[in-house]
Amino acid sequence: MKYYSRYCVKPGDLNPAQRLFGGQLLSWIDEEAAIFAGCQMGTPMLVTKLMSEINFVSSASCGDVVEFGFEVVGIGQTSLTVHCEVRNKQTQQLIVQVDQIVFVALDANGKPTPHDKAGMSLEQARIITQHERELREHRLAS
Ligand SMILES: CCCCCCCCCCCCCCCC(=O)SCCNC(=O)CCNC(=O)[C@H](O)C(C)(C)COP(=O)(O)OP(=O)(O)OC[C@H]1O[C@@H](n2cnc3c(N)ncnc32)[C@H](O)[C@@H]1OP(=O)(O)O
Repeated sequence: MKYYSRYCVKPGDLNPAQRLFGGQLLSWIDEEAAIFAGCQMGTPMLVTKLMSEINFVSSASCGDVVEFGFEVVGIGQTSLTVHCEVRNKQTQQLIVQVDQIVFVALDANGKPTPHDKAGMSLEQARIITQHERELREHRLAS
């Protein structure tokens, strides 16, 4: 699992029990996971189709830094499935786990459409993503 963005929990993110509000965390997850999936699928035109079981394992408090881990666990023709874990950056303690988040790529008419990784195995997609990353880094460095 690779960890991407980080957020610092602030007073406005808390629930009445002074813990990170679950709805706020889910909103961050949806946006971060959509960006991750959009990069994999090669399009910003995507929607969240499904979020599977969400397990709030532990809580976060004001001042904690939380970080978001994502991994592609399923590739379809128009959909891509992502597993997500959010942990406390300082303690590495797991905060929430979302088993599967399914994103669907849409065409200009809002209909499901094949994405860049359609039909690939997880291993093929991993190799291509790594290659794309290296090309991008090479471009930025030159
Ligand atoms: C260039 C790079 C830049 C990247 C930079 C990215 C930036 C990106 C920033 C975005 C940041 C904000 C992102 C916010 C994301 C929202 O907030 S989205 C808003 C909430 N979601 C919605 O409004 C979606 C509403 N639902 C729908 O519109 C329709 O259900 C959908 C999604 C179009 C699907 O329609 P449908 O009739 O079910 O379509 P169907 O052809 O049957 O299925 C399509 C695919 O979904 C799968 N599917 C359908 N139902 C299910 C199910 N229950 N379970 C699992 N899979 C299912 C199917 O298997 C199929 O997959 P494939 O087999 O083709 O792979």
